[in-house]
Amino acid sequence: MSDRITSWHPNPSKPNFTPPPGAVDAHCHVFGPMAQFPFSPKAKYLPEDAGPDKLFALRDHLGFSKNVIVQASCHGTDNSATLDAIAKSNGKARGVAVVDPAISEAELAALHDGGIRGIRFNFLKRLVDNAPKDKFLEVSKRLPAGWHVVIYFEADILAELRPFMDAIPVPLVIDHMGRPDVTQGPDGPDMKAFRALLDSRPDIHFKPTCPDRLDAIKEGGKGDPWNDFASAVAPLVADYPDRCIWGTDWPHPNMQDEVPDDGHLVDMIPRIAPTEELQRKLLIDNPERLYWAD
Ligand SMILES: O=C(O)/C=C(\CC(=O)C(=O)O)C(=O)O
Repeated sequence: MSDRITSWHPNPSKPNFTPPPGAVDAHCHVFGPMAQFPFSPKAKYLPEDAGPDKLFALRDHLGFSKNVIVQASCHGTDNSATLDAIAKSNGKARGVAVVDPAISEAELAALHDGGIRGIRFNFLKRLVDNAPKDKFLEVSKRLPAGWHVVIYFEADILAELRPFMDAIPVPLVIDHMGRPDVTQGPDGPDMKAFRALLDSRPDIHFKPTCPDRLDAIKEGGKGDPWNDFASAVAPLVADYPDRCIWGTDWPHPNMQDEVPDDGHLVDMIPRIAPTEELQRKLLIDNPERLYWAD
């Protein structure tokens, strides 16, 4: 019996919503294949293989044109699997790496050549052992031109992280809005604190993503069709239309107990971005500006 987890739907439905031509799935991962790209010895989860062939087949099934592949914590700071998937995408993928803060200029340049356009700081204690803010800040000051920093944290440490985020000299992209409690609604304390962060700098972007995580039954939410998520998030997209990018989060790390249907995730898009203009900004303009500026 394999102790490796499968956290993605075997047969996702076809969404009712058709993404516009050029739409970007701007938050997804690849896992392995492990035989070629072993997982980190520090990995907090051991997934089954979910390689570029499956990712690109899902992209086509859902009607997207491009992917931004975000290094998953199970691969640590070895970005080989992410780089391999980008290389196999025929120019249809870019990426976000996780690096050792001591990384050299030459190694950063090589990542840029491999399609990387940002680095990720993960502050979830269930995913990483440590997150040295001082070392993260140092490397954020010497990134290749045009890069940004992706940050993943939970709402209860947003205030603590503010001075750190304020000091980062490049644009920020906040994964899953910093995981607000969507049952609080659009005007709850978590969303208010997140809006204050967005209002503090014009170069902070966010991903209105992961209803399956933020409105999960096991997290106290109501589950698919994630109505609390839609109610809490739509006003945020409406108020910050030039600052948001969207993603499936496939293969949905750690969601093996409540696996989302990717077709249903895509059908959340018109509920949080109800006009063609908002959908174009969310799915094309904003991710193109961050990941395909060159
Ligand atoms: O996939 C996500 O965005 C969320 C994750 C996994 C993750 O970030 C990682 O493994 O790097 C999570 O909450 O477990």
